[in-house]
Amino acid sequence: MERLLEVTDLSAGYGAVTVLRGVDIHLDAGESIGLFGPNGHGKTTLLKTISGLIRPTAGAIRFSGNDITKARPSNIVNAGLIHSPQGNTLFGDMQVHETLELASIAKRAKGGSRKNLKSVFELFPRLEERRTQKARTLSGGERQMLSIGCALMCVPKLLMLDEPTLGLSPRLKKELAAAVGDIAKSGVPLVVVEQDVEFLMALTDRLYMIEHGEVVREIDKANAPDHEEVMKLYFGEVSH
Ligand SMILES: Nc1ncnc2c1ncn2[C@@H]1O[C@H](COP(=O)(O)OP(=O)(O)OP(=O)(O)O)[C@@H](O)[C@H]1O
Repeated sequence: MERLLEVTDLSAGYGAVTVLRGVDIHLDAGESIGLFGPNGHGKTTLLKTISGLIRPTAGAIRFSGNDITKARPSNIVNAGLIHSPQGNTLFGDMQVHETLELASIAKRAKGGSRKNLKSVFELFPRLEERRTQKARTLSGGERQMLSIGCALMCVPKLLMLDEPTLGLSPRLKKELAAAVGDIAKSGVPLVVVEQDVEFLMALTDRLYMIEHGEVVREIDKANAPDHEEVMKLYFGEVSH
């Protein structure tokens, strides 16, 4: 099976602070993976390092057969590895359709913007209804949809989503999860960071638990933990 993403012995951090220590993860063609673990233990740092925003201090990253360890973020985007970051990274004064069109300036997206816009609006009808609304006036969930929409405008070969449902109400979380599920079903492999293991297990094929910047556990559907085990993973022994 072709290996789409291979991260080997990766270390990275911020200045003198090491966050990731010897991380090994991989994703085969046709599968999606999830990353979970406590807050502040390196999941976002891992996505940023894969997408070239942080230079690793050791290790290697291969995407679609090419070494991208030292590649520029723009070249990584053009290779089809697209990162939808955590939090609000949109331009507040830009309208929904302008924001999506701007995302099409990536070299690989040029030419297909009308078709891509149509599929983003099919996936997120709420965005089409608000096409001329400014990003800053959108709700948290709508902003999240717009952010994912921007990533889709770049026609990902692999899409990395950092906590797409962070801060959303249960109803919106369900709506967004269904849309992300549709993205996966359409054949786009995903790397999803989320705290919610059950949510991740429903959406992806395999999970890695990241703790203190290291992969401490790999989980697949066959050994998926139940709710109590998940609590133990996060908090140690659970007393009743
Ligand atoms: N720009 C930065 N400069 C210095 N330290 C940083 C920077 N960004 C993150 N860190 C630190 O790196 C560590 C890992 O953060 P990271 O955001 O990767 O964790 P995370 O697992 O994604 O957490 P969360 O689930 O809260 O998003 C934390 O201790 C954080 O404070």
